[in-house]
Amino acid sequence: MEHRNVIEIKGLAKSFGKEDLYKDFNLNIKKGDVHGLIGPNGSGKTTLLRLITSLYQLDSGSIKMDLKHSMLLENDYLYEEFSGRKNIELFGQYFGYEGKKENYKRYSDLLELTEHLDKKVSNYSKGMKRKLSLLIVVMIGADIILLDEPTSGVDPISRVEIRSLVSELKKEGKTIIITSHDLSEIEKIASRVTMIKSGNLIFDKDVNEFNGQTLEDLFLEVGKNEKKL
Ligand SMILES: Nc1ncnc2c1ncn2[C@@H]1O[C@H](COP(=O)(O)OP(=O)(O)OP(=O)(O)O)[C@@H](O)[C@H]1O
Repeated sequence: MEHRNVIEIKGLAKSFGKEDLYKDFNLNIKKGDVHGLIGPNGSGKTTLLRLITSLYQLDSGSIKMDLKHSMLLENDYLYEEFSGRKNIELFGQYFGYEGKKENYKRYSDLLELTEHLDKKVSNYSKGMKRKLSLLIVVMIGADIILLDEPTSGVDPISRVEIRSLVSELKKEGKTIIITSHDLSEIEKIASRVTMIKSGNLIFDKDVNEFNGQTLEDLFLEVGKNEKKL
């Protein structure tokens, strides 16, 4: 399988006021990977996704991305007064995809959302809103899909559905970058995992390099090593 880099981050620096978050940060994302991004609160995961997608400007360094991308933001931005189906159509006009039933049914079935598409979004649960946002992001049809906390506030059944959608996208050859605080979730879904802390790269490993260690072991090891310094 082709395994070239589809994103190359070199010498990235980004500060907010006096806070230097990223200093000379380097990372590659390979085609076809489900690449998990983990790290404690405030470590820079969302900022990194925003830098990759140009929502934030870099101070210095470079980010090269050679394919079209779409991104699920941390919060849902939906038209609450309209149905799910109408949302799909409206975003379809905005993003230039066809909001036709046959195009989204396969994905909405995987998310168990199809039967709810005629309900008003204001009546949706948090998990259903998350899944509708995800469906819209997937419909854009980009080769690189960035998912910022797709399962936050989502119940276990919907988490399984979201995971099956991600597996399906991987099978279709998409590259997925996913952030989550749920380490077991990342373990189930990711082919590669990067941990960052205060803008520093702690590790960047393929899941088969874990040598039997869980992500929780690796995460806690980082904390212990820091205490020794
Ligand atoms: N627009 C901004 N203005 C000022 N500071 C910011 C801005 N965006 C991010 N930061 C700072 O950058 C740091 C990293 O934040 P970021 O949201 O990227 O972390 P995160 O790893 O996604 O955290 P969480 O797990 O809590 O979502 C934080 O200290 C945050 O305050």
